[in-house]
Amino acid sequence: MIPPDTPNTPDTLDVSGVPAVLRVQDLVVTYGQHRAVDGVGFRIARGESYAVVGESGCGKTTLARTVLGLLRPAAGEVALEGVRLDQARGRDLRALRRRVQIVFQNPFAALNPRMTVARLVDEPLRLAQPDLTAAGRAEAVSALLASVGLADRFLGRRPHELSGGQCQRVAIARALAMDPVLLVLDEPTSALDVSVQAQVLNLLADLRQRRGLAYLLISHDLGVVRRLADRIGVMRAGRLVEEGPAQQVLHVPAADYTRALIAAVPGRGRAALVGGAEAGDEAGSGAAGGPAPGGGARADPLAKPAPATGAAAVPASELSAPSSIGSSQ
Ligand SMILES: Nc1ncnc2c1ncn2[C@@H]1O[C@H](COP(=O)(O)OP(=O)(O)OP(=O)(O)O)[C@@H](O)[C@H]1O
Repeated sequence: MIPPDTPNTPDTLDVSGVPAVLRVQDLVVTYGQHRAVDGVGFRIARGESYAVVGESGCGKTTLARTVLGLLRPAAGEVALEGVRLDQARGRDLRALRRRVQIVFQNPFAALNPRMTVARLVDEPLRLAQPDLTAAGRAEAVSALLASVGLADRFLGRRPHELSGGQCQRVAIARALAMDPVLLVLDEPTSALDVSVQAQVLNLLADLRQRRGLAYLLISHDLGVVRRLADRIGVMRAGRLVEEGPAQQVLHVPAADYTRALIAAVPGRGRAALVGGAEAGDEAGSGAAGGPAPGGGARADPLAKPAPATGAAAVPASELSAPSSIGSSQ
C-alpha cells in the first residue's frame, strides 16, 4: 500500500475537502533533450471534466500517457486521489493504473476483432473483480452494456459486426468494467460518423453525471470540448498557456494563442463552438458534433511505442495485463 502524498495541505484538496482525482504538478516529460511536457500543473476534481487542447505536437499525448502511468516523468508529480502514481512500482502501480482508463479515438483498432462483445467486456471485469462467479460476471457484463445503451442481443457479435458508434460503446463499457475514477478520452468521437458523434458525446455526458466520473479530454475539436468540458487547459509547446472555466476560455480567452486557436476553427465548427444549439446540434440531441478542426481520423497516438531513447517508458512487466489500455493497442 502506498501512503498518500504528504501532507494533504489545503492546496492538494479540492473544494469538497478530498484529494483531487488527478493532480499534476510541475510535470516534465522528456524525449532525449526534448521537453515534450514542460512544467505542466493542473488538477481534476471528482466528477469534473477537464479538456487539454492545443495544436498537434504540443504534448497532449505525452501528458495523457504519463497520467496513464505509461511514461515516467523526468520531474514533477502525478497523483491519483492523493496517491503518487509517478512513485508507484509493481503491484501498486498496476492497481493505480486500473483507476484510470482510456477511450481511444479509433474504436475498431481498440477492440480485439476475434472476441465477442461478451468476452471483450468480461475480460477487464475478470481483472477488476477476480472473485466474481461466472454467473455474476455475465450479469455484470449485461449491466455494463445496458449502461452504454447496448442490449443483450449484441453479446455474441464481434467488432466487425458493429457500427463505429457501437464499437465505441463497447470500448467505453470495457473501460467502465475497471471501475475507474478517471477516464482519459482521446479524441473520443473524431473517428466516428458525424451522425453518431452526438450520440456518443451524449452518452459520455450522461455517464459522467450518473457515475461521478472525472474526464481528462484530449481533443482538437473545440465543439467536442465545449460539449464535454467544465474547464480547459490550453497547451502550447509543452506548457499550459491558459486555464479556466470552459465558457471563459472559449468566449473571453486571455491568451493570444487561445484566440488564434479559436479563430482557426473553420465555418460550422466555429459556429458550434460559440453559437450554441442551432449551430452544432445533431438532430436536436443537444450536442455539438462539428467536425474536428484539423482533427480528422488518425492512428491512435497513445498506441505508439516509446522510442529506445525516448521518455522513460514503464516496463511491460508493470503494465496490468489486458485492460482497455493494454490489449487494445
Ligand atoms: N516517442 C517519441 N520520441 C521522440 N519524440 C516524441 C515522441 N513522441 C512525441 N514526441 C515529440 O514530443 C512532442 C509532443 O508530442 P505529442 O505526441 O505528445 O503531441 P500531441 O499534442 O499529442 O500531438 P498530436 O495532437 O498530433 O497527437 C512533439 O514534438 C513530438 O514530436
